[in-house]
Amino acid sequence: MIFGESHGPAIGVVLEGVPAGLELDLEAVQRELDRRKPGQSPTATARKEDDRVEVLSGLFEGKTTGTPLTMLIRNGDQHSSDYASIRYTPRPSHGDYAGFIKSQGCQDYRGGGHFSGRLTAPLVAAGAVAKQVLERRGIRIGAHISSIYGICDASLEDTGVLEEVAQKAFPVLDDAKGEEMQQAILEAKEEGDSVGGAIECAVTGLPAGLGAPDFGCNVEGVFSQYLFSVPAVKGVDFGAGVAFSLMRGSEANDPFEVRDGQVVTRTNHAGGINGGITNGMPVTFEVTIRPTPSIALPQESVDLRTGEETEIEIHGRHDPCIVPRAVPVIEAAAALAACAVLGI
Ligand SMILES: Cc1cc2nc3c(=O)[nH]c(=O)nc-3n(C[C@H](O)[C@H](O)[C@H](O)COP(=O)(O)O)c2cc1C
Ligand SMILES: C=C(O[C@@H]1CC(C(=O)O)=C[C@@H](OP(=O)(O)O)[C@H]1O)C(=O)O
Repeated sequence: MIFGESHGPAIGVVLEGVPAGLELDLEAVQRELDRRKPGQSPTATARKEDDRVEVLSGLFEGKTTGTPLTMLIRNGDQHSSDYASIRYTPRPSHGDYAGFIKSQGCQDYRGGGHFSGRLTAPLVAAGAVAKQVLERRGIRIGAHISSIYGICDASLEDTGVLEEVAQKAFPVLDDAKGEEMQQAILEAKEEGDSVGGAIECAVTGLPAGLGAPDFGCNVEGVFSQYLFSVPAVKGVDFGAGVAFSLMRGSEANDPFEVRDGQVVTRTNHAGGINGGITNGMPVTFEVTIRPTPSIALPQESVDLRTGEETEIEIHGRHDPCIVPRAVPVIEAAAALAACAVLGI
């Protein structure tokens, strides 16, 4: 359960079901938060936050107790006056209007409130704990920016490189492509606009046989539920995903073979899932991330007090592209989904 608002005193998460006796590496949790934190690059929001994690419950003498683990992150750099002029004139495509209706006008509108991408900091903290649980079972998760505004990274041939990619300030496989992507972000920013893109992620080490074909246990369904909880994620596809529509069966099928005494598939177009059940190959998927809704260009809205159409100008310090900062967030959502699939 994630709590808090972008401009409130703090945000955080209460994580249930963490196994007792885990020697929690809080520095590793902090490293994950540092990968996501704002204010670190001209291609990101200028809001500066420390994003230091504080554990309030569920940890005793360095080990998890098995009771709810509460992690808190304080907010420190809110510019709430930036939002006063759009309190009743919702930003197109942010959560403002939907949140206004759901909360009957009582939502904290400052900085997007609970709908802000800032709430992905506690998600990353929770995912970092999940990653530690998974690592003990030999399960690893890595991701990279696969495209930004049509500029594509090299294709992922070997998931082993993703650990190294996680150390990069701009997490791509091909740094030259990364330069082009950053240029595209800065050009959009210069024009008061934003761009979107995609992130490819791989989960290795999940055993075959987890999940079920239907409803709540379908592995694609479980992963999707977590991934769509990340704001700005607008598409999730597994394995070859949308490219399946351009293939013949003979190209799309993954032939079986035996390697080191194990049944494996030569290709992994299915993304490690057949019939809603893991097949022992890496679970691979790509998420599509929309362009940031808050852009500096004037936009059309409606004054919810009068019902009149009006033009708005958005202030605030926004990410001109969400994709680079969302990479650790997608890994975190995948880690929580993997735990759910394993019944942890
Ligand atoms: C890491 C991260 C950072 C984000 N930064 C911004 C931002 O600076 N400005 C903005 O308008 N939206 C930003 N978003 C996206 C909005 O929070 C999101 O579009 C909004 O809540 C509506 O949700 P939806 O796009 O899923 O419909 C960010 C999302 C993430 C994951
Ligand atoms: C603070 C973060 O991102 C924020 C996400 C966000 C949004 O609308 O989603 C809007 C901006 O908020 P503000 O106008 O307060 O600067 C971003 O800075 C963060 O990711 O930690």
